[in-house]
Amino acid sequence: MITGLLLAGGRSRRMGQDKALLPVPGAQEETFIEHLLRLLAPFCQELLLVTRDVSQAADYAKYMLPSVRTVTDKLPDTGPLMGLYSGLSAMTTSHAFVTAVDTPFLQPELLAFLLSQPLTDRPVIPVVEERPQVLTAIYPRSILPVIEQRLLEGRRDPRSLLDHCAVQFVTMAQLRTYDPQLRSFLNLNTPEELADQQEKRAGKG
Ligand SMILES: Nc1nc2c(ncn2[C@@H]2O[C@H](COP(=O)(O)OP(=O)(O)OP(=O)(O)O)[C@@H](O)[C@H]2O)c(=O)[nH]1
Repeated sequence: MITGLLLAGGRSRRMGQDKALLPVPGAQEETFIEHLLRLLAPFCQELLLVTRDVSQAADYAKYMLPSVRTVTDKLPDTGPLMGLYSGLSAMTTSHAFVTAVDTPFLQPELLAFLLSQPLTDRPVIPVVEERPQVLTAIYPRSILPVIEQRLLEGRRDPRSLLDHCAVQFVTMAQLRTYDPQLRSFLNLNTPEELADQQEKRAGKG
């Protein structure tokens, strides 16, 4: 049993407009948030959207699927680590697949592969170019006390967990089998990155 956690509580400062509501390059009718929720739904027994506060949750209400529950951060504006904490605290399953609202190219084949890994007390973290992809990963609920400690230290990034728990890493070679271009890990933070992807998608007709 797995919960899908979609973290959407950021401020999109670099993008200059809400990343969740951008149209997916190559699928202009669908926003990032709609696309990711639709993609996650068949894989997850429970689906939670983690927003920073009730006002943001209300902004997203019309993009929700009936099966999605919206939760809010225990403390807003404290980063993705708080989003992870709030989502894991609210879910009813033992493990969650976590993804970010600014990674619209998550590939279902890669997601299925990650979800086929044994679920233990160790997070399952893909590694791309030696960088752990902590926002496209699986976390056990049992990691909550470790997160709590990091939050108390003022940490905001889930990477801060990695020195404090055993991890099951997934190698780039394994990932490439299911997503040859590793597009699942491409996050769009700036208007330039978005325009670049729009151009590439348009080029594909
Ligand atoms: N729930 C929750 N999610 C967050 C928070 N901060 C960032 N996120 C999400 O984490 C992912 C990565 O966020 P970032 O790109 O680091 O930050 P951002 O605030 O979205 O963008 P910038 O303002 O440009 O840094 C996105 O899906 C964000 O929506 C937070 O405080 N709470």
